[in-house]
Amino acid sequence: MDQIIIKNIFKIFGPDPQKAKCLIDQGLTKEEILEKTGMTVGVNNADFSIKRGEIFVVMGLSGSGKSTLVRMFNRLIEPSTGEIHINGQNITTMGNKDLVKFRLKHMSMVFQSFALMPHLTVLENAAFGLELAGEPKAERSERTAAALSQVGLEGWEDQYPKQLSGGMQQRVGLARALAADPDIMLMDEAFSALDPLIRTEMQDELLKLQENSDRTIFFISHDLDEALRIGDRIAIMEGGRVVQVGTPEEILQNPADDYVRAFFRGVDPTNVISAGEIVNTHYPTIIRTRKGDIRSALELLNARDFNHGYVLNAKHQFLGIVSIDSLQEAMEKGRAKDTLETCYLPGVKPANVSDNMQDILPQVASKAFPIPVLDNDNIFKGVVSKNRFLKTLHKSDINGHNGSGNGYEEPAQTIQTAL
Ligand SMILES: Nc1ncnc2c1ncn2[C@@H]1O[C@H](COP(=O)(O)OP(=O)(O)OP(=O)(O)O)[C@@H](O)[C@H]1O
Repeated sequence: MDQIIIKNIFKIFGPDPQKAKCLIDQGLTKEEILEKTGMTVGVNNADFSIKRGEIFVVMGLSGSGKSTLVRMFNRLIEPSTGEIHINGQNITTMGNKDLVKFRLKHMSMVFQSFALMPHLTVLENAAFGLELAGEPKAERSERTAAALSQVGLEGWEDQYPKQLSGGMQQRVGLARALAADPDIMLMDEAFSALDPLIRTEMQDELLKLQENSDRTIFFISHDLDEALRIGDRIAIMEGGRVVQVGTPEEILQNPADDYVRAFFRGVDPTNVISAGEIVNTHYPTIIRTRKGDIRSALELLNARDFNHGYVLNAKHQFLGIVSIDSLQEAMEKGRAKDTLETCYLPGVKPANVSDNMQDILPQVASKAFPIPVLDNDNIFKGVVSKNRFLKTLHKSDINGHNGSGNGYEEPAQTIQTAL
């Protein structure tokens, strides 16, 4: 469900936004408008939505409008025109009193600079937002202590900022935002000042916090690795415009223009494409175990002319892979009526839908059959093969876009046969 809806938002810095808007409509660039009028186009017609619970990353070169955009969400910067709806409320028309209340209840912001007060302890710094919100002392201490523990700072409550490393200070900033338990967190280059190792650690922390939460995070970053690592979706900004919004995979496989392409140049796609993204749901011979015996499985595979079958239980959970050879060997030993488990091929490690291809490629490349792909409940979602992966790299031809006659070497047919 969309939590933040941004409708035709413009921000022009200067005395006559309407005039600048007319020039935009006439096709003038940001630079031309600046030269002609002295006004700066901060954000140019941003129009997109953010779903509840997602980490939405905004990237773009310096000056492309990221900070201006995020500051319009809580109206630290007033939009020139357009609307922003958050939780179904139009915040662009909200009166000041309501806006302050809305911010305190729903939004927290984390900046690059830690903005900690040197004379306050870690606990007092982290509790600062709650104090502003007028929370009673006992409650704010409790909530702040819980937030500090969430970011790994338990035991540091009584220290002062100068006694903490940069990474720890940023954690205090994060705890301050978390303590307010906002449904939206706005993070402007929040990790940029941290050294690479700590930065990765903080990204992990954020992903972990997000696992059990439907908080929405709007995250501005300069760093592509960071965006790919944490972003459910990414928006790319250029000269005030949002030029593309999509999942990392979508953008990588189908960049909107050369600017976006240049951003992603040098990214290893195996790092970004997940097994779930390219899983082939149409290929495998699925063998149900309900009445499955070795003879009938062999007959099925022979009839379909497949060498391998994927054995599932009634809940569609994956149990093992059998091959014509493994079944035939069992038949020769006179076990035709036995159940299939003795025929499962050894050493098969199913992929999870979220595994990235880089990690599972060695296995995918080394097996004679496509690798099963499962969700977190072991439900069988389909298979990935090396061919499938290579085709995806060469052309954006993934599930949902493939249609029929897609040219996969694997036969595109579904056989769901209960034995
Ligand atoms: N208060 C202001 N007055 C005039 N122009 C401004 C103001 N704030 C921002 N701008 C201009 O708006 C444009 C967008 O700036 P913004 O800070 O949003 O970019 P950014 O993408 O966040 O950049 P960075 O990555 O360097 O923080 C820039 O051209 C900037 O010069």
